[in-house]
Amino acid sequence: MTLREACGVAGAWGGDDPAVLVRSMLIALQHRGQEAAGIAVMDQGRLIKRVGPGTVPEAFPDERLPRGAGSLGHVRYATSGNGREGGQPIIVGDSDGPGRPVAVAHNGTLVEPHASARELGVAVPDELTDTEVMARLLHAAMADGLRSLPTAAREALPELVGAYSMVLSDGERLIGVRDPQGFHPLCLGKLGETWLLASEPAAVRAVGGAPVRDLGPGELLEVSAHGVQSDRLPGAGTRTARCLFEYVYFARTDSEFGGLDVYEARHRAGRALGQDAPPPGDAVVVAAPETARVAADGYAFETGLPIVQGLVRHPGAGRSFITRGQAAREHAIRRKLAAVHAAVAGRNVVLVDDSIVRGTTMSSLVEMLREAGAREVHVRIASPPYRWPCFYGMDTGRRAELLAANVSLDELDARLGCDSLAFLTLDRLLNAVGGDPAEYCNACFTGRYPTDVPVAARETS
Ligand SMILES: O=P(O)(O)OC[C@H]1O[C@H](OP(=O)(O)OP(=O)(O)O)[C@H](O)[C@@H]1O
Ligand SMILES: NC(=O)CC[C@H](N)C(=O)O
Ligand code: SF4
Ligand SMILES: [Mg+2]
Repeated sequence: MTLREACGVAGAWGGDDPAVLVRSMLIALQHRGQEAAGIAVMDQGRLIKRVGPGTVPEAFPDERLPRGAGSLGHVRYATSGNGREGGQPIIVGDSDGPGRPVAVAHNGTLVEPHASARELGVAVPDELTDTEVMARLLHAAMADGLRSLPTAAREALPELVGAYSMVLSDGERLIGVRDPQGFHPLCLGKLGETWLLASEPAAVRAVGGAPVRDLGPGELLEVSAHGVQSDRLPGAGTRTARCLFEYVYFARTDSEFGGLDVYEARHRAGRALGQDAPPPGDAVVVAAPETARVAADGYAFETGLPIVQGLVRHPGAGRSFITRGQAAREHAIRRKLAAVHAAVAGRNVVLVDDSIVRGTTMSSLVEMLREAGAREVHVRIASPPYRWPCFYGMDTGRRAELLAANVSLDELDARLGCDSLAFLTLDRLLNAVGGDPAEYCNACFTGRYPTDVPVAARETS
């Protein structure tokens, strides 16, 4: 299977050709969404948009993008509406009409945004996505140009519940903003005279820029011809809930958030797994490509076992979790991964993955390793069982889809067809990541949601 990730956003202001930098940063963020890609360019108060289905090269094959003072963009993994057709940025308002337009590129998911909008008296049809609702709210709060976009954002955003790391524009400025709980990351960077915003610092480095700092929870940062200005939304940081799953799966291994390296977190998690759940005898370690490679290295380091390339990944294949539809995810795994007979035949294998969500990946991999002649297959997972839907940016909205929510731990190994199975505990994972454990969202592992969530979340189907 493939998990759907959390979307990637990027923005650039200043310099020769900010849209080209945004395009390159989006390619560096492609692991966060593969369903659609889009860019908006700010040109003398106007917003010009290009959006298309698929990956960045599919959406912008010819690289010819309009020039302007600034640009923002998005790679989408939909948590709402239609993935390929609902590309962002979303633009509301007309560049040539009265007032100002607003462009929104959003990472995260809002919890019941239609209800919030209706309470504010803004009409929003049911079929709008969460991002479209937010764009309409922002546009309404700008009151036909009577209020600036930063003022409108300070007024409208605190009325919404959920996760948003976003880049916004009204054609004359670039804004980066994170929800007050700081679920998903957003980073500020600089390249010469150009200010950069990106979901991950690895994307800033990918264009030759230098990360400056993370935006804080609830920070609203404005970049314009008048320079850079930082402000805070009401309620900023009163209860921080950074997504723990960013460290497990979403983020690139070469990113860091809040000074904590994703690589170190994954390596430490693998080492802890090696201490808590060593193999039952002689074995070789095999990583489930791609994200689990570092955790598998940590496991092998701790146990002293050799790590072998027992599974290889087709170079062009993307992430399978973020593929839409169960049958498509299963095919994606068979197309993407293959077992290496020469590395595993006749051996006991410890197969390390970062997570089990729907269980699609693990069932296929155990089967492939057995087909390739592995004697025993012992599965080790570098995070706790994923049992609760995420309402903040991951497309796991129903408990019925989540393997560990529906099958007891005792039955799971039989279901996956492996000889033994062990997960990392939450305490060990938090310790591996570092920082204050109280400042993370861990709802998908514990069911303890940091916001109100729909009652259906508590149900098993
Ligand atoms: O239990 P599941 O529902 O299958 O989800 C978990 C799997 O999905 C992800 O891999 P993915 O193929 O998306 O990306 P990767 O290549 O970065 O590991 C994750 O790394 C796990 O391997
Ligand atoms: N994965 C995300 O961050 C999704 C953003 C937004 N909720 C959408 O559906 O497009
Ligand atoms: S529920 Fe899980 S995936 Fe969703 S924001 Fe919280 S930690 Fe991240
Ligand atoms: Mg994987």
